[in-house]
Amino acid sequence: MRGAAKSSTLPGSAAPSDAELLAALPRLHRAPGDGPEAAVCAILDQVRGRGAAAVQEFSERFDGVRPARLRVPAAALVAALEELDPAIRAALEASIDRARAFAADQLPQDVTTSFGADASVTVRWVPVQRVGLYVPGGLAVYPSSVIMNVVPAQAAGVSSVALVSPPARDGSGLPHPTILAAAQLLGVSEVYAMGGAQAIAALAYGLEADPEQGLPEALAPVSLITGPGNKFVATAKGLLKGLVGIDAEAGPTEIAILADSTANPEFVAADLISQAEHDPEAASVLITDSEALVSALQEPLARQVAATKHTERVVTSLTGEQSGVLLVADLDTAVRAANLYAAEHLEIHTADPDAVAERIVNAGAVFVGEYSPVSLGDYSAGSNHVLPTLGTALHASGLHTATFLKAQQEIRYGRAGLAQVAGHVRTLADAEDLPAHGDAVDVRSSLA
Ligand SMILES: NC(=O)c1ccc[n+]([C@@H]2O[C@H](COP(=O)([O-])OP(=O)(O)OC[C@H]3O[C@@H](n4cnc5c(N)ncnc54)[C@H](O)[C@@H]3O)[C@@H](O)[C@H]2O)c1
Ligand SMILES: N[C@H](CO)Cc1c[nH]c[nH+]1
Ligand SMILES: [Zn+2]
Repeated sequence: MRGAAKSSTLPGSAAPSDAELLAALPRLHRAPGDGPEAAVCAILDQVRGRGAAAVQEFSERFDGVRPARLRVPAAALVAALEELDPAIRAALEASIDRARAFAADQLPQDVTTSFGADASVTVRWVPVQRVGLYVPGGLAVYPSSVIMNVVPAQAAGVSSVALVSPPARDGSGLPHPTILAAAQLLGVSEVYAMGGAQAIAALAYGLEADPEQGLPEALAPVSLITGPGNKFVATAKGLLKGLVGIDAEAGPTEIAILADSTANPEFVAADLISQAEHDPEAASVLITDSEALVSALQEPLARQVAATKHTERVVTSLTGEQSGVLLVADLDTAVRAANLYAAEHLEIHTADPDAVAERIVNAGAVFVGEYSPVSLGDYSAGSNHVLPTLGTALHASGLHTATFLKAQQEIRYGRAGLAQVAGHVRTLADAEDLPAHGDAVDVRSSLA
């Protein structure tokens, strides 16, 4: 990639080891303490101690706005939808329809396993009761993230939703009107004008009512926080994990493209740039076995970068240490590298993309074939765009309906069913030197 800080070549007949591939892949590696942890910890402490007043101070400092009302009034939500451009409304509704269909199809079924007439166990999927949804709003406006958060939560049956988004710099003290309109379209009425780590803290700790700070009613703490955001948001979620549940680390956007000599360089360039425009820390990575593609990419990439609106952000992202090209000897090595990188988004532009997709086991979402660009998934494919970043796709999933569900187990035994296993319980309880456990079963047979 022209100007990219890191362009690695690992051709040759000897297969590189996993460690060599990982070292050659571009990624922003921060040592503990190099990131924003200290700054974010201070924000979390202030919000826990001083509530809404601290939130307002951080909004003023980082967003340049001190909202008159932290809780967005119902009238502002109604007005935003009434004034929404009809074309944007139609596009949002089309995205909502597809996202709803996909989210509904994912609902897991309760399952009961019987061990005879008088003994069974059940897994019952129960929605988290109250969730906090983060919708970013710093460098860009993300009404699409309202849909991606709210739709699976509603499909799961979540009954209480608090949505937060930074106040826009338009003097209104409110999040961007398209975000408010999307919330109203989806029937979400509890919306707050706050962003960054301070908003994540407010959701996790809750806020006491403070009319002087524009909060006439308390914000009740949530049990789960989902949604994407920049490094401050992702770090706050990581630090509060445990006190609340979080979906995954959904930080600055990443795209990896796995391509061979059949790839169209114009498409590859456009897709790398599309995700680089999110954030100077966004990552765009090409993994290929084709030197010809790397050469052919240079001209369209330079041309498209020069022509795009957010050139400065895109150049910073493409030339950062998190972006670059990895040239390898063959497609097998490219697949191995993609699985080691575990991208948030992985596009496959090869002669047989389905065959390659079958071999991908680590990615937030896989975009199969050159007519499935990431920006389709960002808005209108039906899939979810809140996806794990920074290699967390090795173990984490993107937002989906089950993110908002708990697998609650039920144990239903009667006297006869218990009698069948009572001896085993006694034996195992004694083996663990926990005899009262065994006694709790024996008391039932002795009193029967
Ligand atoms: N992984 C995903 O699923 C996914 C999806 C969509 C967007 N994204 C990412 O979300 C991010 C959106 O970022 P954004 O900045 O536009 O919006 P954002 O809402 O995430 O961040 C804006 C907030 O950051 C805080 N902030 C800014 N500078 C700060 C500082 N110096 N110290 C402390 N806090 C500070 C402010 O409070 C501000 O409200 C991008 O990185 C984008 O790539 C990720
Ligand atoms: N690509 C982002 C996910 O990382 C999502 C998004 C929203 N709007 C545009 N793109
Ligand atoms: Zn995007």
